[in-house]
Amino acid sequence: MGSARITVIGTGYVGLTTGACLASLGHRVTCVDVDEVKVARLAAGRVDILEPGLEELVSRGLAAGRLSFAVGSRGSVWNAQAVFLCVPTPMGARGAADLRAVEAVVDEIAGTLPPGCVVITKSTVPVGTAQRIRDRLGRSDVPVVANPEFLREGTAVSDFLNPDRIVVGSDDEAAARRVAALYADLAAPTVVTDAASAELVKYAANCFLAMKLSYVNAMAELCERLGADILSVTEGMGYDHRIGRAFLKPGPGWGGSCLPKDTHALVQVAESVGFDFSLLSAAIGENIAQRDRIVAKIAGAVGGSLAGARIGVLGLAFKAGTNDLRDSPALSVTSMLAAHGAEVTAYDPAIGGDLPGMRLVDDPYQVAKGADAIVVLTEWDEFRRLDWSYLADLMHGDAVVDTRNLLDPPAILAVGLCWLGLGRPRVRARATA
Ligand SMILES: NC(=O)c1ccc[n+]([C@@H]2O[C@H](COP(=O)([O-])OP(=O)(O)OC[C@H]3O[C@@H](n4cnc5c(N)ncnc54)[C@H](O)[C@@H]3O)[C@@H](O)[C@H]2O)c1
Ligand SMILES: O=c1ccn([C@@H]2O[C@H](COP(=O)(O)OP(=O)(O)O[C@H]3O[C@H](CO)[C@@H](O)[C@H](O)[C@H]3O)[C@@H](O)[C@H]2O)c(=O)[nH]1
Repeated sequence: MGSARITVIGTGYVGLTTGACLASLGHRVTCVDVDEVKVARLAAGRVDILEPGLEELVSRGLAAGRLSFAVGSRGSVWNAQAVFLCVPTPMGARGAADLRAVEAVVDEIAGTLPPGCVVITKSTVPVGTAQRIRDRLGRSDVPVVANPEFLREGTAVSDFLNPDRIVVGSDDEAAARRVAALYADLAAPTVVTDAASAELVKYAANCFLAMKLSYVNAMAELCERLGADILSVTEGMGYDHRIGRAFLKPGPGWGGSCLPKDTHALVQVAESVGFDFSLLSAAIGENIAQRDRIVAKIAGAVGGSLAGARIGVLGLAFKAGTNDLRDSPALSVTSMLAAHGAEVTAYDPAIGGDLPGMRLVDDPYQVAKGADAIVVLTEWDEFRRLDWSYLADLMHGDAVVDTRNLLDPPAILAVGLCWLGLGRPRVRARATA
């Protein structure tokens, strides 16, 4: 399409990244949201999510006149050549994707879209949604293309600009190729297919990643019971190019705004066509069990009972590099700790304010004061560089439960603390001194 006139609807992680990046590729982009405060802040170049490079890209787009922000979809699509839908598709009833935001936007823009404009689903939507949008639009002159997004939070801009692949699917192949052309400068491998297959690629990829993580978390548990070391096991697995090294780190469970909802949604989609996707259901069950095992491990570290125990938590975000708390395993763990009667004090470098069931502090050393155990729940690099000797002095107990295998066990041992990782041999100062 060369330089195209594009409207992006929804300015969250996906919409804002899409808008700012497409503007950086030379397109003229209007980003639309229902949230007036957000739109006003964005129009002033202020980005509230933690995404490296995004604020700079927004500022550059605004300064170049290639990026603008608006409230309300209808007035922003009348001269668009392409409209990207980037609104939320959260988990709805019984785990299925809730498409109400997508439908609301479609209803709003149906009468205003110019002939030939392409409507593109970038939100994660179940198979059949492109067809349903076509029916709902009731416009034979407006093709619909599924173009799922694969960016990760915390690396959104670089993932968007350096994609592993671009997937476009439509029953109108020419329209799919027009959408692919918007990304021509990225020179990425491109899969051009039908709409249903494109929609399913997104779920297939996220659910595969979730199953890989459930498998590695279960393997870590097995390592503990068998006396093996998950670091060596995953190193040995990862050299096999058919397996790969990525996504092999055990943790407190996989979370975030996508993997949990997308796994549930695919189970529901499978059920709707009479297929019991028990493999995927088991991965979801394993992810719940992992959080329970982490809580049991913390209880064990403080003598068996969490009632009245003081637990210092390092990290609340669902992974390092983001301030997103949606479906964070850390929050599940802290709320279970509180429910068992523990007093939780938590610190996360990207999160402030008040959260239920804990005292949130703005200094990592405060979590250690009088703590029976310190628990690392998010893999922020800065936790490695804390003065662990000082933390040990502040603590009442001696347990460090490292659910990300982030810390250097000998360094923890050296300051007289006991280190418990996941799937790794326990390191206890007093026993080895
Ligand atoms: N977050 C990710 O890493 C990621 C990656 C790939 C795909 N996705 C998918 O992309 C979609 C969006 O996810 P997100 O994380 O960007 O969501 P988000 O919650 O960060 O942002 C969604 C935005 O849409 C706006 N919005 C809601 N209803 C609207 C309407 N009717 N009109 C205009 N704006 C509206 C909201 O105000 C919000 O700003 C979801 O389907 C998600 O599964 C997310
Ligand atoms: O080795 C690993 C890798 C990840 N995780 C956890 O897995 C979860 C998901 O991580 P990640 O996939 O990096 O987060 P998202 O930003 O949610 O990205 C996923 O979800 C997005 C939304 O659909 C997709 O676009 C991305 O491709 C997909 O990776 C987090 O809780 C991580 O802590 C681990 O425990 N161990």
